[in-house]
Parts: sequence; structure tokens; C-alpha cells
Amino acid sequence: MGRTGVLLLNLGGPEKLEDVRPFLYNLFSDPEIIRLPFPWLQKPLAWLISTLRSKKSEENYLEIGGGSPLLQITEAQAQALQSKLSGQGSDIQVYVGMRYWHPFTEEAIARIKEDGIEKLVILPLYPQFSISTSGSSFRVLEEMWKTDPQLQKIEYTLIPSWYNHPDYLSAMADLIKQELQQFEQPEKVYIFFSAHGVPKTYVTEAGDPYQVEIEECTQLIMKTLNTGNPYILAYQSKVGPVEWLKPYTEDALEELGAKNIKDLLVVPISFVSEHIETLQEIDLEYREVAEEVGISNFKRVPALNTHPMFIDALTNLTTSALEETPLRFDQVTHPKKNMKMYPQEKWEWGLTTVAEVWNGRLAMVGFLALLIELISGHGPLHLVGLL
Ligand SMILES: C=CC1=C(C)c2cc3[nH]c(cc4nc(cc5[nH]c(cc1n2)c(C)c5CCC(=O)O)C(CCC(=O)O)=C4C)c(C)c3C=C
Ligand SMILES: [Fe+2]
Ligand SMILES: [Fe+2]
Repeated sequence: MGRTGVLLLNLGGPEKLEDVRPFLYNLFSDPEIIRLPFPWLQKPLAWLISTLRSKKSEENYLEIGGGSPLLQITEAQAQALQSKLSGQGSDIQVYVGMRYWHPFTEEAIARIKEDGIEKLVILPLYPQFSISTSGSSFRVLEEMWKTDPQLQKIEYTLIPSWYNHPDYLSAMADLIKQELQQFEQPEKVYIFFSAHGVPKTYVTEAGDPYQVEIEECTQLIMKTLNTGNPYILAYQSKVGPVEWLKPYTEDALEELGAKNIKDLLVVPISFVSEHIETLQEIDLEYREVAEEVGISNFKRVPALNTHPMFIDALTNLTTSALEETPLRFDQVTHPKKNMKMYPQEKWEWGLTTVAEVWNGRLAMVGFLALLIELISGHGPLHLVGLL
């Protein structure tokens, strides 16, 4: 057998404050994150959004020590997987490829080629598939494969999702059990699954299986846990004016507060590593919301990081994938059609989402006018001969 590798895919995160703006620019340049009717608008809009968002985002990263721990944790996961595989006698090299920051997926592929890898398992570190996460990384790889004869010689296989893997479910149940023990009455604690949100149209129009996989995953974890605790699923981290999957985490917290729930255990379900959305958004922002609505005992389950059962899951996923029929890029979900970024078309008066949308559209026109003026030295009215 030729040389074998595993490519772990993740999103990437800024390691220091100066990285935040270029990281956000890379993220918003991705049509899988913001899908626009005109591809030529993608880069100017990415520049605009990353410029406008970077200050708030930098403040958030400052609250967690000035950068994301995602790379450090992903490297520790890769190292643990490598050791486990070699302990089993498998000579498999593990690589890390990030979508929006270093080491980029392209850098990992360059190393895979240099090392003469002949067989490759592509394993996203997202338990559930979304076109915005695993799908986006697969698209980048698919494009590289199409144009690179050297890559075409590598026998690859994809693992689109693994939210139902028994070792992953046991690891999640184990972490939840440990945290439940910290409460006085563990059986009465409300378990709050907080999944990362995506725009609703990803699911309803583009065919993203994400919501179904998240819902199934939650049920499977509860079945594995087998404690009978009450539970709820909500979606966090909404960005922009369009509707995302509901209920939103902040609304669900308010509802539970109104029901007089005091003991709450949050389980981040779309992530396997600590990062800004666990350390800052859940631990600081959502904790504040919870406390304001009377949820006085708010705890969170840590991310899996290098939990031994989770590393077992990654090991078994890798070895099984090498034995099974390979899965190719054209066999996994691709977005069905262009999604509208702003689905609301009916006008409503007041400070509504529709108003926000139109403000945004008018701001875009202004921004493009500014861009034309910067490039040409003349404003658009000059260019069309009106001035
Ligand atoms: C704007 C749209 C976004 C979608 C859709 C989205 C989906 C999505 N993201 C993750 C996991 C991560 N996201 C991270 C950072 C991040 N994501 C967005 C936006 C969308 N994500 C932004 C703007 C950012 C930057 C942080 C911020 O300013 O809020 C990260 C990295 C975090 C870190 O520690 O640096 C991860 C991981 C999932 C799982 C997901 C959909 C299922
Ligand atoms: Fe994200
Ligand atoms: Fe996010």
C-alpha cells in the first residue's frame, strides 16, 4: 500500500488581533457564507463587511485572550489521532487544512503532494454537514482536484458527516454526565443544545441537510445519555438581517427564564473545539442573557477537544473510510441553486428587517459609487455624462 494520509478540515480562526480583519475578509469572500446574485459583488462586499465588523469582532477576540485557540486545539487533535493510528500499527500521516486562515487547505494539499500521499481520507471536524462548512471546504478541494493532474492520481474518500458515530455520541454523553454531576439535582437540570445557526434558505432552498442532522444528533445524544432530563435545541451566532434557523438561542433562553428554569446546562453541538463561539458567545454573552432572565445556575459542557473517546471516533472513522467504497466530491451535497441573500420583499414601515435590507442596498449603491470614484477619479454621474 502506498503512503496514506488524513486531511482534517476546519474553519480556522485569527491567532492575533491583526489577523481578525483579513480572516473576516476571507470568510465573507466565500459564496457559501454569503451567496450573492452577482459574483463580482462578492469581494467588495466582503471588504465592506469585514471592515465594518472587525472592530466588534476584535473586541470579542480580546475577551478570550486576543485570538482564537482553534488552531492549537486542532493541532492537538491531529497529534492525538496520529499517535492513536500509529499505536494501532497504521502508518498514516495527519494534515490540518483550514478554510479561512492558516494553515490554509491549499497549504495542506501542497504538503500532501510533497509527501507523495497516494491514498487520502478527507475528514471535516464538523460532526454535521452544512454547505457553509464542510461543503465549502469540499468545494475548494473539488476545484483543486479538477485542475491538478498530480492530485487526480490520489485515491481520496470523503466523510461528509459523522454526527451519529457511536464513539462521538459516547464522548458527548460522557462530557454531559460529568457536568450534570456539578448540579445539586442533576436529573432536574434543563439541557440546552446550542447549535451554530445557518440562514434558513440554506435548508429550505439550497438543500442543506444541516438542520435534519442537528436534530437527529440531539436525539441520539439524549438517547445515549439516557437520563430523562428535559432538553431543548436552539441556534446561535446569527449574522446579518436574513432569517436563520429558529429558535434563536437568546429567545429560547428568555422562554426558559419565563418558565422559571434555574438550572441550565448548555451543550455546544456544532463544534468539537473551544473557540470564540463557546468561550465568548456562550460563556459571556448568553450567560448574561440567562442571568438577566433569572436562570441563576448556568453551566456549559466543554468542547470535545482531545477527549479520548472523541479521538477514538476520529480513528475509527479514518480506518473504516479506508476499508469502504470511496465517496467522491460529486456524491456529496452541493447547493441546489443560488440563494437570495435577502428573502424579504414585502415592504413594512418602521425599523424592520425590510428597512434594514433596503438601508443595506442603498448603502451598497453608495459604496459602489465611492469605489467607482476612487478608481476613475470621477463620480458615477460624471461617468454617465450627467455632470
Ligand atoms: C455569516 C455567516 C456565517 C455562517 C453561515 C456560519 C456558519 C458556521 N460557522 C461555524 C463555525 C465557526 N464559525 C467561526 C467564525 C465565524 N463565523 C462567522 C459567520 C458565519 N458562520 C463569522 C463572522 C465568524 C468570525 C467570528 C465573528 O466575528 O463572529 C469559527 C471560528 C471561531 C474562532 O475561534 O475564531 C468557527 C469554528 C459553523 C459550525 C457553522 C455552520 C454550521
Ligand atoms: Fe461561523
Ligand atoms: Fe459564527
